[in-house]
Amino acid sequence: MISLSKILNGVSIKQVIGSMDVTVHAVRFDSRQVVDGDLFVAVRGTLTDGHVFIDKAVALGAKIVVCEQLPQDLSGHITYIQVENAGFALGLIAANFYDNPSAKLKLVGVTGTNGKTTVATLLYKLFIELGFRVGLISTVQNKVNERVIESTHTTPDPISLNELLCEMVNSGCDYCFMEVSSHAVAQHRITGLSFVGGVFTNLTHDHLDFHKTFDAYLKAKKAFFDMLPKSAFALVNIDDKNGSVMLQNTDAYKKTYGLKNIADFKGRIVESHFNGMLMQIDTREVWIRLVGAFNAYNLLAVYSVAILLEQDTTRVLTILSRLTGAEGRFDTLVSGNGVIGIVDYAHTPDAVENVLRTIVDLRKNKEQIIAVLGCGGDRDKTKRPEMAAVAANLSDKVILTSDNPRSEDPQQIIREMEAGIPADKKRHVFSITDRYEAIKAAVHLAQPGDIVLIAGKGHEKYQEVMGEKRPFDDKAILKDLFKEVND
Ligand SMILES: CC(=O)N[C@H]1[C@@H](OP(=O)(O)OP(=O)(O)OC[C@H]2O[C@@H](n3ccc(=O)[nH]c3=O)[C@H](O)[C@@H]2O)O[C@H](CO)[C@@H](O)[C@@H]1O[C@H](C)C(=O)N[C@@H](C)C(=O)N[C@H](CCC(=O)O)C(=O)O
Ligand SMILES: Nc1ncnc2c1ncn2[C@@H]1O[C@H](COP(=O)(O)OP(=O)(O)OP(=O)(O)O)[C@@H](O)[C@H]1O
Ligand SMILES: N[C@H](CCC[C@H](N)C(=O)O)C(=O)O
Ligand SMILES: [Mg+2]
Repeated sequence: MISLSKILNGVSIKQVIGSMDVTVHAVRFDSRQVVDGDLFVAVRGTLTDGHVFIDKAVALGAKIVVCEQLPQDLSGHITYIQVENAGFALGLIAANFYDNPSAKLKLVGVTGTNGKTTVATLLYKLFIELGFRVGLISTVQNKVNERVIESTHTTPDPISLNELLCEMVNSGCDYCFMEVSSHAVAQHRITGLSFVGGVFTNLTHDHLDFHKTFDAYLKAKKAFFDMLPKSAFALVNIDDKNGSVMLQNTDAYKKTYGLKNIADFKGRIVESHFNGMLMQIDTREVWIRLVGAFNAYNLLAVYSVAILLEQDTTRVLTILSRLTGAEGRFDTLVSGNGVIGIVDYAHTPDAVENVLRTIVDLRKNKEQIIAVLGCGGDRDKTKRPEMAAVAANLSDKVILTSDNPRSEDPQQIIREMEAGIPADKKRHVFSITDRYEAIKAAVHLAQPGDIVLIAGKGHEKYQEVMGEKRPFDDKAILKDLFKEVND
């Protein structure tokens, strides 16, 4: 239990109606979870407006209501706090409720269209190996040191987020590495957190269903750097054309990394192979177990953060050379007859292009590249034709299929992908709605030495159809099909 005045610390209040002399049992932003004695924050969302549920929250026992607009009928025994922006207030309230856990460890946030999970996960693994107790908040999983906590979002809502950080503090974590999605910045999920550093990986096409324009998407990412304090570092990929934009208005101290441009942390790929690459980082050479130029960027970002957090260069490089990436990212499997299967989470045009270019560059002769991919339902529709076009241009055969159709008609999603296929590539592109059948067809089409890329779902263990998550695991399916083909 915590006093109302303590929980409102930092919140800009327009008006208070009722007593301030009350204590708070729990903070809720979903009326369905309210129980007696709770504080309910009414947030305007994308589907509905929390203000509609104020009466319901009060009926369920909420004693304090934080809102932007006061309800017409006020209950005498309730305290109403009117604020300018309830989402913003919720961020601060959640942090205060858990006694600002982010300030009690070193929190580093990673943002960008692609590479967040990879960078945050590698940082987590590196700092564990360096001997620290570490937390991780990511798309694949959250971790409180060794304990795994299931992840539902890339960046959780402010209450779950501060609760997680609080658990990390209680279990003695020194560091936490977290992904900061653009949704999280725009919806104030990270408001009220104290970061010691922020990392920007890159910015390409994604999430326009939510942000509407690329400029709004860029501004959401930039707002993360704008909130960093002077004591934090702002580390950006300077080879990305928006890297320097992220630094324009930040108070944090500015650091850059890159493979092409002059940077504070400079890397170079010396050799590339299917099982790893030799990189030069600053003046040192290091073999790493990740594949592809995009992963050279990720690794350089990880190295740079470690040095900015004052870790020893030699120890960092020694550990980095042993680390493997995040689950379902360029995950390679070879069949008994020599077909190379790659499961990857590429779900943007840029990611599909990066992964396929890596494969094109690494194949020895003219082995076929067969790509299987779909696009998520109820998400950015404009990336559908682009992803299909990139896949058709860089693969020998493409099988378009389903990837979490959610509430949409899977065949309609595939039709929207088909619209992006250039006329001269159409005869190499097939559409098979059932993802299992699509993967099976790719495996049957492949000859020894060929490469089958299964993109878009990576670590996901489900296919989401009409609100139902049905078990589905690309890697397990590929493994079984590889066995079948060889038997
Ligand atoms: C589009 C989006 O980001 N939605 C998130 C948002 O919900 P919302 O704005 O749609 O909320 P809403 O349904 O309109 O409701 C408005 C308010 O009314 C409340 N409410 C609603 C109904 C009711 O009966 N009572 C009630 O009080 C809701 O709790 C909410 O506070 O806020 C919720 C709480 O934080 C999130 O769970 C929810 O994530 C949805 C499920 C989602 O799918 N989000 C994805 C797109 C997402 O967040 N992705 C990013 C990036 C992914 C990546 O690139 O890696 C992520 O960080 O995961
Ligand atoms: N630095 C990078 N630049 C471009 N593409 C990348 C980069 N790193 C990874 N990718 C591609 O993007 C995919 C997703 O990578 P990762 O999960 O690390 O990104 P993310 O930013 O966490 O994605 P999400 O927004 O879905 O959480 C990978 O499977 C790979 O295809
Ligand atoms: N986390 C990302 C990627 C999901 C990838 C794909 N499997 C899909 O369901 O669209 C998102 O919410 O956009
Ligand atoms: Mg992620």
